[in-house]
Amino acid sequence: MTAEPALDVRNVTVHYGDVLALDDASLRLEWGTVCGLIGMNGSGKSTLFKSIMGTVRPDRGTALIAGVAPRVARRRGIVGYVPQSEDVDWSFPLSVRDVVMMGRYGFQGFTRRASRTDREAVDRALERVELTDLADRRIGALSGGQRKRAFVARGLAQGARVLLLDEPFAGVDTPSEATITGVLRELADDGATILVSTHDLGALPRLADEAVLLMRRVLLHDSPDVVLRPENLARAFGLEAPA
Ligand SMILES: Nc1ncnc2c1ncn2[C@@H]1O[C@H](COP(=O)(O)OP(=O)(O)OP(=O)(O)O)[C@@H](O)[C@H]1O
Repeated sequence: MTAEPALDVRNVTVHYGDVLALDDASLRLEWGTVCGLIGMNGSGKSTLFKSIMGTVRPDRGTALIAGVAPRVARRRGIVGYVPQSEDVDWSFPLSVRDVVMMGRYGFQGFTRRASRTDREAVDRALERVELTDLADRRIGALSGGQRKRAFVARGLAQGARVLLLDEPFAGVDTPSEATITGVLRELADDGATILVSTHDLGALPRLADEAVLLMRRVLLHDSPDVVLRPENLARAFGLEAPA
């Protein structure tokens, strides 16, 4: 852990051609917190994640993870990312264990030979997300919730101190959601910082310590209770607040 904040996004603006996806978005997260990211479709949530990961380059602004640039944070394994399901090629012939082992690549040098420590870290991560029994199955042959858990396990095996999850609960059943929520809470209690986008507003108080309303920029960053007030949700979802 460093004295720097876990995440420091400053004035990030991103265009895709003519589309303004993020407009001067700023967000600072301290260590040891779960932050829920809320916003309507197209509000820029995935773009914010990609800017933090450095896979989308902002027109303006910067994102720092533990005080370092995204590329450096990725190389050092500080940051882990669970992408939206649509962004993953599920036909890729990898087992669940292979996917989780990818979290250890940064420890393996060029040979990619897994050490005993690597294998133990993978086993522990699989156990924590309750996928031990499915470890040798192809990733594409898992259910949506199991796939999400496999990607969470990859972040665990990596030992990422900042974890970004893009809609990990979409199409996920209640037991899988509870498993993922439990793991994220444990990680945060252990000092890691989690930014997680979700459309499941009802689950927010259980999941998150703080929440952010995004509409191309950060409209509000406060406790889940405050963010979930109807007048605040109305701003983020472009609706009139009930009288
Ligand atoms: N590769 C791209 N090329 C062009 N426009 C894009 C691209 N990716 C995203 N956009 C546009 O940028 C805006 C923000 O998209 P983004 O995917 O970040 O939103 P989101 O909040 O994650 O949405 P959702 O809740 O639907 O996943 C949208 O208007 C979207 O259509």
